[in-house]
Parts: sequence; structure tokens; C-alpha cells
Amino acid sequence: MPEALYKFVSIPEAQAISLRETACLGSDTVAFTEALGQVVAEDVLAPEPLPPFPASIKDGYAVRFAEGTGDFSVAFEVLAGTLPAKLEPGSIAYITTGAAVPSGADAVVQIENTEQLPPAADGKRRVRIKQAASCAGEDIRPTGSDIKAGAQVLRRGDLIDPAEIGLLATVGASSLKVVKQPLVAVMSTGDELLEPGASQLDGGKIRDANRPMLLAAACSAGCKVMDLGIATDRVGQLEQRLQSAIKGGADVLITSGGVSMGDKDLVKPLLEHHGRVHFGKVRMKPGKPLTFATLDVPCSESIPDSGTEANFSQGTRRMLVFGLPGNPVSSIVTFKLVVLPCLRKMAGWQEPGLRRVHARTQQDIKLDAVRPEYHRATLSWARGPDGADDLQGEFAGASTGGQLSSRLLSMRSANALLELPAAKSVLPAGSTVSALLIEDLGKMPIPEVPPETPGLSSS
Ligand SMILES: Nc1nc2c(c(=O)[nH]1)N[C@H]1C(S)=C(S)[C@@H](COP(=O)(O)OP(=O)(O)OC[C@H]3O[C@@H](n4cnc5c(N)ncnc54)[C@H](O)[C@@H]3O)O[C@H]1N2
Ligand code: MOO
Repeated sequence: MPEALYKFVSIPEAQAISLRETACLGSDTVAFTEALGQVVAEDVLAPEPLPPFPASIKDGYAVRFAEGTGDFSVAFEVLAGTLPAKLEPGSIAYITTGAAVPSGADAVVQIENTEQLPPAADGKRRVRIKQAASCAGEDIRPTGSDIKAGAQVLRRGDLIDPAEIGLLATVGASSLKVVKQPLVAVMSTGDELLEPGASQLDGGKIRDANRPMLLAAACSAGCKVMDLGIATDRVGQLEQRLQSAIKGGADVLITSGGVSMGDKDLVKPLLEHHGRVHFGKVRMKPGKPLTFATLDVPCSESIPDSGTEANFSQGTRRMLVFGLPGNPVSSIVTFKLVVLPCLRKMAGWQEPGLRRVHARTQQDIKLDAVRPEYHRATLSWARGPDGADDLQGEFAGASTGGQLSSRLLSMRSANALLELPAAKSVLPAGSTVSALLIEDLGKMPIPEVPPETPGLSSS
């Protein structure tokens, strides 16, 4: 059915429908070093306490707290990674940070609070404790004070960032169960498209921007990808690539182009032929013809029938298909708003939606009379009214300029989509709007600090 005959859905409806059709993938066991960006599928427990022994927090001397200040002979040295002897009364032991505190000692005095004395007649080192430890246990990490034996260090559903990799290493979890990464196939459609490496643009051609961009977007969402190339506007070409996605085991197929009203907009009919189109028109700008379908396709791997090795039955599986509009900005914006939450849900995220903050607009913005707009903007942190107070600051949302859905430059350095209502009016600069985060705010630009006015600087 042509786009005109589809019922409009809103973006929240489109997100709810596509998420409802999306299931979390199964789990895989992987080496912990390969797990970055994935979601943990089982709780991870610490098999032993950390530190596994009482450990010194400082370079200094292991002492008996009750013996206080005075001159002591240094009985032995404890270096990190060695096993100490017992400390007898009346002596102290040199110790380095992280080394095991000898039994008999119950505090560590840092080097700064001691003084080297001339060696004793038997050649033993002697040290003066000038300032005693203030309590028993000072500068000692007790056994298990960082992590108790049996403690849950990662919970099912946690996302693995570098710190989690460090935790897995700490507890010796050399492999673990994680939710599988979705396999995402991407194709571009359109007779006008050339490979990005094409040196000349003759005869009405342009370079294919969407496929590399969407492959990169899927990669940065932690997915595995399959590049299906460019399909010309012919049913056979689209069909052949669809079959490649199915045979290749793709969980998701993303197409771009060919979803609007033209004679050559063939994606919707193709998806209707093979599966169920859940929506084909979304009340949003950019991205109106966004299309979502589910296809029940043969499993790429044969499933062994119970017990009999020789007998394999062919099951079916669900493949999601997102037909994104061809305009490059519409493609990437609909990817962020609708595809990304589904990829996250498949990968095991508990809260797959985009995060929302408030931002103050920096320019007047003309609103679209009919469609709510997702206006590309760069958020930065604006300081409070006196220009110095970070705690009273807020996000400033600067428009990336012309918002035509062909102008990919409007996505450059955009880290948020301002959610603007449809209205026949202009939203004045200084308005507070909600903004959906589409990039890591840790990379947002740092606003310049205004130069100090002479004579007004605070002391
Ligand atoms: N009569 C109507 N025409 C259009 C309507 C409409 O409601 N009535 N909607 C417009 C809107 S809104 C959009 S968005 C586009 C989407 O169209 P398609 O998804 O069918 O995309 P194409 O027509 O194939 O391409 C649109 C535009 O984008 C360029 N393009 C396509 N693919 C790529 C690519 N891989 N890399 C770079 N650029 C690409 C293409 O050359 C076109 O300029 O439809 C409007 N039309
Ligand atoms: O929906 Mo389109 O993306 O306005 O050009």
C-alpha cells in the first residue's frame, strides 16, 4: 500500500510498537576481554575476599599500635607480593603500599612520621617513630574490605564498561555469559547512488552516505554488522538483498530510501509481501515515511530434532525490518529515535530508551505547523547567572543551523534532539525544551569562560 494510505502514528507510538515486537536475544559465553559494551546475562560473584590479606595503605612501618612512639629496630622488610614473617613485640617492619601486614602488627605508620637512625651495633636498621598511629588499624585495609567473599560484583543486566572489565579481571572471571550482540544488515536503495569512493558525480548520481553512516551507528550501538551494498530501484535487487539478510542470520535489516510516494518507492510493498508492516508513516520531522515490519523467516541454522542427530527440522525466527527514509538526516534521526532502542532491548538493556534532559534554546526557532520536530542541537553546560557557578548551570541547546532533512551538516556535532511541538509560531530564544541525548555528553563542547572584567574579579 502506498505511504498515503498508512495511518499516522506518533513517535512514542512508533517506539512502543517496535519495542513490543522486539525480544531480548539469547546469551553467549565470551572471554571477559571481549565483553566490552555487552550486557551481563548472569550474576558475577567474588570467589574470594579482596584484599585477600590485611594490606598496607601506605609506604612506612608496620607497628604494634600500643607501643606508640620511640626508637625501634627494623626486624624485616615486607614488599608487595611477598609473605611476611610474624612481627615480635618491640620491633617494627618496613612495609610498602599494598603489601601484606605481618601478624603481630596492627597499624602502619607512614614514612613521613618517622626518622632514620644510625644502624645498631649488629648492623640492624633503626627507625624513630615520631608520630604514632592514632588508632589500631590505621592505614590497613582489612581482608575483604574492598570486596567481600561471595559479594555480587556484577548483576544480570549490567552493562560492561571498562570499569566492569577491571572488576571481572579482579575476581578472576575469565569468561562470562553475556546477551548476544544483534546482527544488523544494512542496505541502501536508489538508482542515483554510487559507492562512497566514486571520484566523479555524473548523470544525476550522488554518493551513498546512509549505508556507511548506519553501519557505523549499528557498530557504535555494539552490534555486529552485515553490509548488503546498494540495491537499485528494482524489485529483484531488493528481493535478493532481503534474502541475503535472511540467509546471513540478520536479526535486524535496515534499509534506507524508497519508502515514500514515488513509483520507485518499492520497500513498503516488498515488506508487505514478506511479512507484516506495523506502521508506514510517523508524525515527525524529519522522517515521516519511516516504516517498520516484522518477518518470520527460516532459521539460518538447522535445529536438531530431539534425540535424533540425523533429523534436522527447519524452525522460524523473527527478523525486524526498519525502512528508513532516504534523506540522510531522516535516516540517522529515525535510527536514533526508533531503531536504537530496539537494538538496545535485543542486546539486553533494561532501559533502552534515549535519555532526556532540559535545555535552554539559544536561537529563535520556527516551528513546523503540522509535525513535531526533532531539532538537531549541540548541548553544552552553561554556567549560572554570575558566570562562575557550575551548580546553578543548565544545558544550553544551540541549533546546528538549517534543518532540511537532506542537510547532513545539521547532524555534525549534534549531541541532542530538541523535542519541539508542532505549532504555527516561533519558539523564542531562551525557551526551556526537552532534549533527547543522542551522543555521549562527556564529549560536549566546553563553553569559553568569559574574560574577567578588570576591577570586578572576586577575591
Ligand atoms: N509526494 C511526496 N513526496 C515525498 C514525500 C511526501 O509525503 N509526498 N515525503 C518526503 C519525505 S518527508 C521524505 S523523508 C522523503 C523520503 O523518501 P524516500 O525514503 O522514498 O527516499 P528517496 O526518495 O529514495 O530519497 C530521498 C532523498 O534522499 C537521497 N538519498 C537516498 N538514499 C541516500 C543515500 N543512501 N545516501 C545519500 N542520499 C540518499 C535521495 O537522493 C533523495 O534526495 O520523501 C519525500 N518525498
Ligand atoms: O520526513 Mo522528511 O524526513 O521531512 O524529509
